[in-house]
Amino acid sequence: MAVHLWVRHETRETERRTPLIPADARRLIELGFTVTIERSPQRIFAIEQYADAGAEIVDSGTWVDAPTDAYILGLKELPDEPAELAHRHIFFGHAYKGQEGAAELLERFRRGGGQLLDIEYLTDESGRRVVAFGYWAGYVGAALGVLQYADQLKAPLQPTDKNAIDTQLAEVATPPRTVVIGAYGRSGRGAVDALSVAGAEVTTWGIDDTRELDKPALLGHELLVNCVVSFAPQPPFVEAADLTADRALRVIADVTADVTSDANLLPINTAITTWDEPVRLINDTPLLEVIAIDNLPSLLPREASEDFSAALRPQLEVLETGAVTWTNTAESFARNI
Ligand SMILES: NC(=O)c1ccc[n+]([C@@H]2O[C@H](COP(=O)([O-])OP(=O)(O)OC[C@H]3O[C@@H](n4cnc5c(N)ncnc54)[C@H](O)[C@@H]3O)[C@@H](O)[C@H]2O)c1
Repeated sequence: MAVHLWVRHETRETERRTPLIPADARRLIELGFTVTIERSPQRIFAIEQYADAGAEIVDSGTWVDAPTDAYILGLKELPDEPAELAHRHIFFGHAYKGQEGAAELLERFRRGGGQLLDIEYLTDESGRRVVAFGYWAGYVGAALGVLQYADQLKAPLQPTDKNAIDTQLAEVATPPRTVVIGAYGRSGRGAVDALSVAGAEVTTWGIDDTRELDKPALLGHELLVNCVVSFAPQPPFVEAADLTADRALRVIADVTADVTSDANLLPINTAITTWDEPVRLINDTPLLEVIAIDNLPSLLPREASEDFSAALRPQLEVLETGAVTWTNTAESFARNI
């Protein structure tokens, strides 16, 4: 029987991204999938594009009555109702590390007999995540850092596109001397690309470059873009003693934004910043400001959706073939439920 994918409307009003773009919906339909798309007023792609691709179009939130064999596909949190989740859901559940609301979500799956196929746990044989939003997070995070350094960042932030960002970056007369830490990962590569559009001089540090941290070199840069994935506590990149030190560093763009974790490598900041107030003053003289927005890719909804869908679609093609990525995420659910 055809695999049935049901793409739900995202309940967060600021969430314009989608996990499946119309071109990838078309491709799956050509392969024999049944694709249902819920209407969603804020989604960056028009519903007509999905209809043209051959998808069935339904109203927002109707997934609750979808056939039980349908896979419900989304990005962010489910609405609070129904209390029992009977379907297989593919999305970011944030449910396995004791996060806020995690126990309640798992309980809903337990009661309904459904399954969470969490995209974060869709990993290959080596444990590496195969679908993530990193590149555009790094791109937009570094861009915000450059604009703040140049005193050209306007709040509140609004979803935009790459062309608009690139135009702003190209107008910065004196871009900051920048260090990108975690430069060879997904978000690090995005950051380096944005910085090259700005014409900034960039130092790229990977994991081998920070083992013995060269603090004077770090503080000699005007902008720091943090793109590392960190699981265990290690010596911080910037700490309290550095605030009053003689330094060039003025702006930190913390793409990692793991601000409440024990492994936060920027403990001078312990709270995220927002689209309304993207910048926090950490120290007055000498100046140090931080940007730590945790939903950066939502600021570039089209590019982020295209990139994400390009990585997810091949996985969806093997959804029912016993592929290791799906068995890995199913096992994560089984361990945590
Ligand atoms: N703010 C946001 O909106 C947003 C969006 C997406 C991802 N993220 C976060 O950004 C982080 C990076 O994500 P990614 O997809 O780029 O991950 P990734 O795994 O692709 O890259 C991380 C890189 O960091 C490097 N690294 C680890 N420890 C290091 C150290 N001590 N020094 C230097 N380099 C080190 C790794 O070698 C790797 O190359 C993650 O924590 C992720 O959750 C944030």
